[in-house]
Amino acid sequence: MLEQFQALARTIGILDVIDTGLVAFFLYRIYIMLKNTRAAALVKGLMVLAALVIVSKWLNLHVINWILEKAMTMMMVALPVVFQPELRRALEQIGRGRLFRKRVELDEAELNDMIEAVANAAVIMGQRKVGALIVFERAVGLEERIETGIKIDGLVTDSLLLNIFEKDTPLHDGAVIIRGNRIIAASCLLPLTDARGLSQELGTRHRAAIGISEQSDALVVVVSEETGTVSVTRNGEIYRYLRREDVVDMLQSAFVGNNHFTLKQMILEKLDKIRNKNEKEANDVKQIVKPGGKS
Ligand SMILES: Nc1ncnc2c1ncn2[C@@H]1O[C@H](COP(=O)(O)OP(=O)(O)OP(=O)(O)O)[C@@H](O)[C@H]1O
Repeated sequence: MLEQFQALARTIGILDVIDTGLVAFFLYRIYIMLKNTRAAALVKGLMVLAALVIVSKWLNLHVINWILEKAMTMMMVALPVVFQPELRRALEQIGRGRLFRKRVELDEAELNDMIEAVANAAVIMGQRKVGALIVFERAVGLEERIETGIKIDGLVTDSLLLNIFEKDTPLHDGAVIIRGNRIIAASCLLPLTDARGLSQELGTRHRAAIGISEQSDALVVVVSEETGTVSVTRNGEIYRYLRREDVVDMLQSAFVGNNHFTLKQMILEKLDKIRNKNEKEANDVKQIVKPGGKS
């Protein structure tokens, strides 16, 4: 047995190790990209179908095997059409993501200043009913979106954000894009989501926030001009009726790297705590509203 292992080990060259390592890395990246997306359910479905094909072949169930094989082929053809947004996002991540882009690293103080500034500005704009769309670029580069706006490159401060989104000023329409702790551009145009079943209250500003969070890993803070409510979108989901501390928590959990802890879990836990303390307060912060209108 040991000899067999030794013989096997002798046949493994450095190129085999690199080859296997690269495949493992790409499979891992694909897993990370698909996690928490609609495509994850489909991949599971495909795996079940593949298992059924193998079992039916093994049992010599020719008709069932023929039908399942045809179904697999059909699904393979339908995949790129149905999952165009996810595939686009995956390709963007590969092409413009971590692999090739130097990330802006902020120290803790810079990060906290930036988060505080955005949360302050969002709350003030909410109170004044000033609409705002603030996009945080993360691993996926948003160069294409930045090009649709006006370049700024200024340190993120609450006053600068308030100034940009002030009604009837030249830059207030569209989105601000933040990279690191700098506002890179304002007046940027974002893709609108085509998700159905969104609340009637959510117009194009909120659709744009959901859209960019579907097509990239960006996190977006939105302030409604109509109601003054502050929301955050991430991974195609919208979290509404947020208070200042919720925005701070969400941004910290996204940027400080508590990635094992999803936003949804964080909000649910927060809601539970509040509910235990004060039932009435919990009703005021019913925070999670998914695009399907489920809460
Ligand atoms: N594709 C887009 N990209 C960036 N900003 C957009 C986009 N579409 C709309 N907006 C912004 O949203 C504003 C219009 O918001 P609208 O009232 O339609 O949406 P809403 O979701 O109902 O927001 P609010 O609650 O603030 O009224 C535009 O003036 C513009 O600033």
